[in-house]
This record gives sequence, structure tokens and C-alpha cells, in this order.
Amino acid sequence: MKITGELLIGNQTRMGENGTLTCVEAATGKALSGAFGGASAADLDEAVRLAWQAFFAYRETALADRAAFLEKAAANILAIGDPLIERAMAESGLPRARLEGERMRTVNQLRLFAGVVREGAFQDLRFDPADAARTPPKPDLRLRKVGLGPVAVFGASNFPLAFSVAGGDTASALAAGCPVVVKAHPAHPGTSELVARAVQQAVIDCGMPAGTFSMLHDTGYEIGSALVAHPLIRAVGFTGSRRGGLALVDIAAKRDMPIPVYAEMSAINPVLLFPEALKARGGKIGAAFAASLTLGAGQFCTNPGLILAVEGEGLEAFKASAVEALKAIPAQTMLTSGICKAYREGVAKLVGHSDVTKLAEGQEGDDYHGQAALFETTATSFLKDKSLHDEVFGGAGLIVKCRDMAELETVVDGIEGQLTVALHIDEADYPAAAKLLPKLEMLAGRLLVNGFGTGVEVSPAMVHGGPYPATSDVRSTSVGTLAIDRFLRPVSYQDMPADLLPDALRG
Ligand SMILES: NC(=O)c1ccc[n+]([C@@H]2O[C@H](COP(=O)([O-])OP(=O)(O)OC[C@H]3O[C@@H](n4cnc5c(N)ncnc54)[C@H](O)[C@@H]3O)[C@@H](O)[C@H]2O)c1
Ligand SMILES: O=CCCC(=O)C(=O)O
Repeated sequence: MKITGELLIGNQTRMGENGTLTCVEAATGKALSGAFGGASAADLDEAVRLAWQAFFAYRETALADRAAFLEKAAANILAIGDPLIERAMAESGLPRARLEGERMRTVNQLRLFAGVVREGAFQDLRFDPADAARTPPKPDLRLRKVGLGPVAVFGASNFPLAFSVAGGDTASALAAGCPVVVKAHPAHPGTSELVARAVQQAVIDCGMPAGTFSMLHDTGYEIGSALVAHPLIRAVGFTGSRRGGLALVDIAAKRDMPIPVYAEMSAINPVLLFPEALKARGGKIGAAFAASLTLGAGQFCTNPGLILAVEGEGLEAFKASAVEALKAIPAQTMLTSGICKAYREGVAKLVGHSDVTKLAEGQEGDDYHGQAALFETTATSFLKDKSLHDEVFGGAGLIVKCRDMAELETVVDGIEGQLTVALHIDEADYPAAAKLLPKLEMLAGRLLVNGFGTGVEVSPAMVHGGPYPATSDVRSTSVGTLAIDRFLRPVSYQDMPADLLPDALRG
């Protein structure tokens, strides 16, 4: 499959003429092949209008046909073969094994949603029969959930497959019966085109309406912003920075018809080390923490950036093994030089902070490679200075040393919304953990025990979401089968003649 740099608008392709996007090898900054044409306002309008037209037919496709389409998209992505992996490696700097795993996650996610569609429970069909004998008479009520309408998807830089063109947002929106218009991430436009062509081909192969899927490039923020503002777009999926997510939330809120924006933004994912667990195996936990902190150069929204623990021998053992492990970690290629620069600036702020001590650094980095780092501060300092709560996107962690569990609880009270909270506990810690759990439920979308949040399972019981600023809508998840709910709305049919009812609600 060739990368042409074209836009994919419905079943057509054409070169965008609103500026040109070029891209570079993440590891070196050297130019990569391909020039990607930016979409104009007219291209955008055409893609969205096609999506709107497609919506009415697409949302009523037989569930088996919609499921087969998702499976075909998965098969077409796999069929691209190694060129997809090689392009993604060059554009993102992520290693082959990681990207091969991510490709399977993407493919299996599409297949999982195919299963959800085929099974049909997502429609939440409800039947509440009439009762003419009741006073007042009770009407016949039936309910189903339908797709919201065309969805704008902003691919994430850090998961160029599983959170990008055919990632969780696209898979769940298509499963819900919503056409998708993707705004490709500028850091991996070639990867985006390859995957988009696979999805476009699936639309054609399966006879889905033209307009079910489109993908646009933007040389700046103009087209992405206009996409969210377009009156025929009915929801937005986004993974990226807090600033970017909030900009889209703001645009969506100012429309004549405001729409939901499901933005997954920043998190530091606190890890709580309880005293008995620390005492029994502080060293072991420290080594496991270092591995999770530096996975993918730390560029995971689930990265464990904050450690909370009570001071003592157990914490010292944790620190010693984390420090030893981190010192040996080579600098890793970051997704873009901009992300690397932001990371270095974040680390420099911690280095220059008078209340923060640097405990360890990994091997030295450069403008493209991030150097891991571990810092420590006290609970008092952390509570006093909110800037210490900021996400440093990359392999940097901060330990907050507490005097006792009461102080640790006060720190928990001062933290903003998160995707995950990890608890390291032994049985003797259960009473202390039980006391904190109600607060932790309010803090994050996923609570996990004796592990770290990196490596999200795509499953029916997964929540990859959480209170602001982890996401812009605490009621949702962007991973797992429940993600489909973001793009559905309930419609009730009262005393509707059977002939007029949707098939699923007859009988
Ligand atoms: N939490 C996470 O999972 C996560 C993932 C990736 C990046 N990040 C953070 O984001 C920073 C930058 O990385 P990035 O480029 O991937 O994220 P980003 O938020 O800058 O961009 C994500 C997407 O949104 C678009 N966008 C951003 N701001 C916009 C605006 N104002 N109007 C319209 N469109 C806009 C971009 O063009 C891109 O397509 C990183 O350094 C990191 O701090 C966080
Ligand atoms: O970066 C956001 C997603 C993280 C994830 O999916 C994972 O940890 O597996």
C-alpha cells in the first residue's frame, strides 16, 4: 500500500491543497518520505456532509453487517503487513515489539466491538407494556439507544495505532452506528494514511455508505477546530494534552448546539505504598515501579508519575532498588522533539525546585531521547506547591514522603482527578486500604492492587477514564466495551404503531 499524502474523503482520495505537512523520523529528526496535503474548509465540509448523509443508512445497518465491516477493517489493517510497523516505528520512535503488540490490540479491539454489535445488548432495548386499566392509563413505552451522529476523532501521538485512526474512539463510534471523521495526528501522518486506507477499503468491501469514514490532515489547528465546530458533528473523541483537550471542549461548548467532547487528558496516576507491603517487599516493588515508569519512554497516560508512602526502612528499600534500576535505563526515543523538549523542561523544573531532591537519573538523553529521572519531596511541600502535581509526560517520577498514614490521606485529598490509582498492600494493610477506598473511588476511574496502571486491558469491565482533568467527562471510558456508550443516546417510542417501530422494538 502506497503512502500518497492524500486526504480520504468518503470513498474518494485527493491531495489537500491547504498547506503541506511533512514528517520526520522521531529518533533523528531527519525528513521521512511523503508530503501530506492539508484539508481546506471545503474538504472538511464535504467529509462531514458525507458523514451526515451516511449516518441515516449506516445506523440502521443490520447488526451482523456492521460487525462484519468492523472485522473487515481489522483484517485489512493486518493485511498491510510490515510496512505499517516500519512506518509507525520511524514516525513514533516506538520499538517493533511494542508496535506489533499495539497492532494486535487495535485489531482485537475492532473484533471485540464487532462482537458487541452482533450481540446487540448495547442498544439497551426496553419494553414497558401499556396498561389501559390503570388510572391514568399507562402508555406502551419502548426504548432503544441510537448513534449520536457523525463523530470527530483526534488520534493520539503516543499510541499511533490503538488510540489513533482506527483506535478505540473510532472502533466504538463505528460500533455505535456513528460515521467517523478522523483528524490525523501530525506526528504520524503516514501511519494514519495506511490505516485510514484499510478502513476506507473495508467500507467499500462491505458496501457501507460512502461517508462512513473519512480522514483529514491539518497543518495547524484550523481544520481540527473547524471540525469540532461543524454543526453536523455530534461528538468528539480525543486523547492528548490538557491544553488541546480543553481547547476542543471550549469550541464544542460555544457551538449553537453544544456537543459532548470525550477528551482523555493528563494524569499522574498515584501509586500508594502501604506500610506492611513496603516492609515485606519494598525492594521488589521499587524495581517493578522503575520498569512501569519507563515503559515506552514513560509516554503513557497511565504512567505512574507519583508515589505516596510513609517514611521508613521499607520506603528506603523501595528507593534503593528503583534508583538502581533507573540508573541503568538507556535514554529512549520520544514521540516528537516537541514532546522531548516539554519533558526536559518538566524535569528541569523539578531539578531546580528548592523542595525537591533528585534521587536518580537514567542514561543521558538528547533532543530526541528522554532520560528517566526520579525525585523526592515531602508531603508538606507537595501540598503547598500545586505545580508539583503537574504531569511530566515521560519517564519522570516523584516520591512524596509522608510522616504517617494520616498525612498520606491528606495528600490524597489534595490530588486532582486521575485515570488510575495503584495500591501496594499486604493483608495486614487491608484495614488502612479499606479506610481510603471511598476517597480513591472519587479520585480515579480504575483502582488496582499490587501492580501498575500501564498496559490497559481492553475488556468489558475496563474503565479508562476518570474525574477532571484525567478526562473531560467523568461518566465515560475510552477503552473497553463500555466506550460505545459515549456515542449513543436513548430514544423512547410511546404508543408507536408496530409498523412504524424499529425492527428491534417490534413484537
Ligand atoms: N495523557 C495522554 O495520554 C497524552 C498523550 C499524548 C500527549 N500528551 C501530552 O500532550 C503533549 C503534546 O502531545 P500531542 O501533540 O500528542 O498532544 P496535543 O494535545 O498537542 O495534540 C493532540 C491532537 O489535538 C490537536 N490539537 C491540539 N491542540 C489543539 C487546538 N488548540 N485546537 C485544535 N486542535 C488541537 C493536535 O493537532 C493533535 O491532532 C505531550 O507533551 C503530553 O504532555 C498526553
Ligand atoms: O496513553 C494512554 C493509554 C495507555 C494505555 O492504553 C495502556 O497503558 O495500555
